[in-house]
Amino acid sequence: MATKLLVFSGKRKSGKDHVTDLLQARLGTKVSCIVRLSGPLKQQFAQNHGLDLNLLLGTGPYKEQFRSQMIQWGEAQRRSDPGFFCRLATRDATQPVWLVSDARRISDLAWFQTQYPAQSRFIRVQCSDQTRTSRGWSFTAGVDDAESECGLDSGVEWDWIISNEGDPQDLEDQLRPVIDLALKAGSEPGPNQD
Ligand SMILES: Nc1ncnc2c1ncn2[C@@H]1O[C@H](COP(=O)(O)OP(=O)(O)OP(=O)(O)O)[C@@H](O)[C@H]1O
Ligand SMILES: C[C@@](O)(CCOP(=O)(O)O)CC(=O)O
Repeated sequence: MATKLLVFSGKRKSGKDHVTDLLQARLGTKVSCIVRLSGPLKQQFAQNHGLDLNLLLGTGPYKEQFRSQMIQWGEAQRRSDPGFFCRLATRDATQPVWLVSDARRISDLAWFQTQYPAQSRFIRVQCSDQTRTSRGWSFTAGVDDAESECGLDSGVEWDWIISNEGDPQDLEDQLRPVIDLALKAGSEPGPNQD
């Protein structure tokens, strides 16, 4: 049972993986684990289509060829069960702090809010389109204007909004309160109601 859930969201190439990797490096793997909602989705999709799961999970261009198909397949699953991937992705998480790297939809946030109301905090990672472009992003119709990328653009009260333009010290400073909260949660004996 988690004592704290840090649920991250952000557009493609905003740096969600970078930020959650950095947090895990600070917190350590005993205290924290990274939960990717897209993990079980990619695993099943790779199996169904004979694809390279490691490349689908990585940060390179491979996964982009299949993104649109994966979105459609995932949305079909979510239509019959909105919590499907949240449940699967968190199934084996045993550390006290969960770093959920990729919430994309209101239904994702609602699931964590319902299951772990006291423990969940919601964090938006953002940067300019120019910075995203420098990291390999280019606009793709049907992806960048669809729910997968825009579902959390408005109507969410974020606990923190992190601006990730690439300055390491600036990022570190912004993450300080998040790290402090997670370290405090990680040193607590059990679930709390903070
Ligand atoms: N603050 C940063 N400093 C240096 N490199 C960064 C920073 N943030 C992100 N990057 C790099 O930019 C690229 C995209 O970042 P990342 O994979 O974390 O984004 P993402 O939001 O998870 O994207 P996607 O949704 O496409 O998986 C990666 O190569 C990552 O290492
Ligand atoms: C198919 C999908 O899970 C891909 C996510 O890939 P990534 O987090 O950008 O590496 C996006 C979605 O579920 O809408």
